[in-house]
Amino acid sequence: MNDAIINIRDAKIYQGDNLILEDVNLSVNKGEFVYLVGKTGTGKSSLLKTLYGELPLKEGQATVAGFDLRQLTWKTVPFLRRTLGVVFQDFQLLTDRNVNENLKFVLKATGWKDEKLMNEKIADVLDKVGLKSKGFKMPFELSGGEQQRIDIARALLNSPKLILADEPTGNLDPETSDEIMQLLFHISRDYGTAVVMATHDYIVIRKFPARMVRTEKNRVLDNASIA
Ligand SMILES: Nc1ncnc2c1ncn2[C@@H]1O[C@H](COP(=O)(O)OP(=O)(O)OP(=O)(O)O)[C@@H](O)[C@H]1O
Repeated sequence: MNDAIINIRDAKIYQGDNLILEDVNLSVNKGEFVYLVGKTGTGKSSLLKTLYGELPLKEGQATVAGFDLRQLTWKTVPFLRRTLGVVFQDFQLLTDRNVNENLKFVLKATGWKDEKLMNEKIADVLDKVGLKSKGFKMPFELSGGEQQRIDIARALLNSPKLILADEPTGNLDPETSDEIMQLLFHISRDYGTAVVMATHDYIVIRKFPARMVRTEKNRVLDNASIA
């Protein structure tokens, strides 16, 4: 399984003592785009949280970007997070500083020190999300779609091999959703970044078809179709 960026075998996922998912077997290849669908409360976010080390994996085996989730400690979780990009529906920029400063804040928090390299990286990710000219804008000067692009730019800062996105189009109008989806597909296709995206939005899935994984009745069903 050399091409797998995620490999989960016989895992059980809990929230506290509550079993949320069992018999979880899932493999995602490098550069692959995968939708995670399923009714509300069936465990999509719990699965994503397990993948980025927020929920501990207590049973079964799983590797993410080469990290063994059973071996994670508070010391190694930050290293796992640095190899991932995480995108949320309701991500908030720091309101007291502009886009460049927001992105620099994240870089510094993840160990970057050289000003020139940081500025180059910020220009690079803003270019990738089509917002090259917006670095000096304050968050309140950005539309919802632009804020979501900045969130994707933030996720790209550490050149992730995998992006985990939890309903990234949830608050957006259809046209802006399409733009965000085009951007995520472009990142996946052109930079070889795998994307796992939880969504309820079947309109988006129909327009941008990809492999679908469904959470249902405490199980994860692979290659699901739109019911
Ligand atoms: N922090 C928590 N503590 C305890 N139980 C939780 C916690 N977060 C979620 N749960 C429970 O875990 C189950 C799965 O929730 P989860 O958020 O993973 O589902 P989801 O499929 O992502 O839902 P949605 O589509 O509404 O985001 C639910 O029964 C929920 O009540």
